[in-house]
Amino acid sequence: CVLKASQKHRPLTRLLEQLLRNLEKRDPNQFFALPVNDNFAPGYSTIIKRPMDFSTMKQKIDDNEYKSLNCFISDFKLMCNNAIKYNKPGTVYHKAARRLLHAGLKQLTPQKLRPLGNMLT
Ligand SMILES: COc1ccc(C(=O)NC2CCC2)cc1-c1cc(C(C)=O)n2cccnc12
Repeated sequence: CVLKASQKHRPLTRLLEQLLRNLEKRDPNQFFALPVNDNFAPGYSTIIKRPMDFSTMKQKIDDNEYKSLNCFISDFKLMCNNAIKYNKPGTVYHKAARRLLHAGLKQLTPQKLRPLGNMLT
């Protein structure tokens, strides 16, 4: 079938979808899969001004909201830092966020990204 212009697989879209899948693998408990719910995290929406989660990032990819790789990486860092800020050190969420941030940024270094093609330049 003929792809409409809106469905054309843009290189950046393909790259971000691939990176997102790799980042999600680092969240086996799916603590970051969906928006944090105030019912499970008392006061969350008053403490965290800009919530972020993997499902929101996926939607932003599909809506072509990311104009660059750096915007995508900023949302990933925001998501992890929200959890580091809200959850006390020593909690399962604080530890999971530190681990995810560290592992995720290692996947997003130029050395790791260069093989994915010069679409980043
Ligand atoms: C989408 O968010 C979630 C989804 C599921 C779970 C979950 O399964 N928690 C079980 C582990 C002990 C209960 C936790 C969370 C969760 C993430 C977070 C984050 C990311 O801060 N959080 C903070 C306080 C309480 N719950 C959570």
